[in-house]
Amino acid sequence: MKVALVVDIIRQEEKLIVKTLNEKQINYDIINVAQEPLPFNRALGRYDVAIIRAISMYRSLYASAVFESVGVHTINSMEVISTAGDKILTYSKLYKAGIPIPDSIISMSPDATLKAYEQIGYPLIDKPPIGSWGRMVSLVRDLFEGKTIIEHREMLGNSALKVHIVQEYIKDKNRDIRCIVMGKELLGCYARNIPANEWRANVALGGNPSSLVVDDKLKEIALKAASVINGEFISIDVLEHSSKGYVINELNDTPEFKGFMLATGINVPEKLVNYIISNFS
Ligand SMILES: Nc1ncnc2c1ncn2[C@@H]1O[C@H](COP(=O)(O)OP(=O)(O)OP(=O)(O)O)[C@@H](O)[C@H]1O
Ligand SMILES: [Mg+2]
Ligand SMILES: [Mg+2]
Repeated sequence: MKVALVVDIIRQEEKLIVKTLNEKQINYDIINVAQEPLPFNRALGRYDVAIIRAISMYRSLYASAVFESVGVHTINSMEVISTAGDKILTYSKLYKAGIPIPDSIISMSPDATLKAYEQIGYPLIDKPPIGSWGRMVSLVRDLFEGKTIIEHREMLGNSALKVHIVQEYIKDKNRDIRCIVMGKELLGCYARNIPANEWRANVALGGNPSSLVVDDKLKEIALKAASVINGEFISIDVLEHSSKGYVINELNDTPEFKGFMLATGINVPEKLVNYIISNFS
């Protein structure tokens, strides 16, 4: 079996995957798409599996497209990356499947966004459909703040960033929940506690990981959300709503798992490599 590890920037996660591939004596190449071009060429089909780990969503998406064209199994697939990489496309599939999401309105102009703010009511969350690490996820407390967000977004070059997901602010617990699914298995979940001077729980913003008892409802909603988008190795952000219970905030196709490993003690790269060995060798 031969594995391609597709990266752009090597984080601690990718270092751990490499370490595990070495320990398990798997034949692999690291392909840095920030440096190497990817040809549509049958020779690329020498790999059985490509683990797609680029930080940039478009690099991941296009790399999986090229690998899939020559029959390589990609984790995740281009279908999964294109859905999970865009929060509106994700919500579309979740909502259709009856999975609870935050009450959300999509608006595609400044005027439509002002109407969406009025309909949701303040305080509210406004975030673009693409992005990670909490960037541009905004807490809008009143009309003046909203107008500022709208103006700033209009100045950005990328059309997707001018689209707004306006949603209810779910703040009943001072935390959110992050779960990881691999194949059909829920690896686990942990809580990310919101640090002082923040309202977001991302580990990248100082969110503090702690362990969590996973009840049946959480397990069910996480597995269902992953399966609705056919996710093979994905992370799931869950918010706790006072009346609706668990609500899916988003899915991520290139899970970061430093915080998860710290809180759960579960060795994610080992699970990943074992999963690949048992399914693809
Ligand atoms: N509707 C909401 N209500 C309350 N908090 C929210 C809401 N949406 C986002 N947040 C907070 O902001 C954080 C970042 O938002 P979100 O997960 O949507 O963005 P992201 O940039 O894709 O994050 P990630 O780094 O997990 O990919 C969430 O983890 C949560 O703490
Ligand atoms: Mg995300
Ligand atoms: Mg998130």
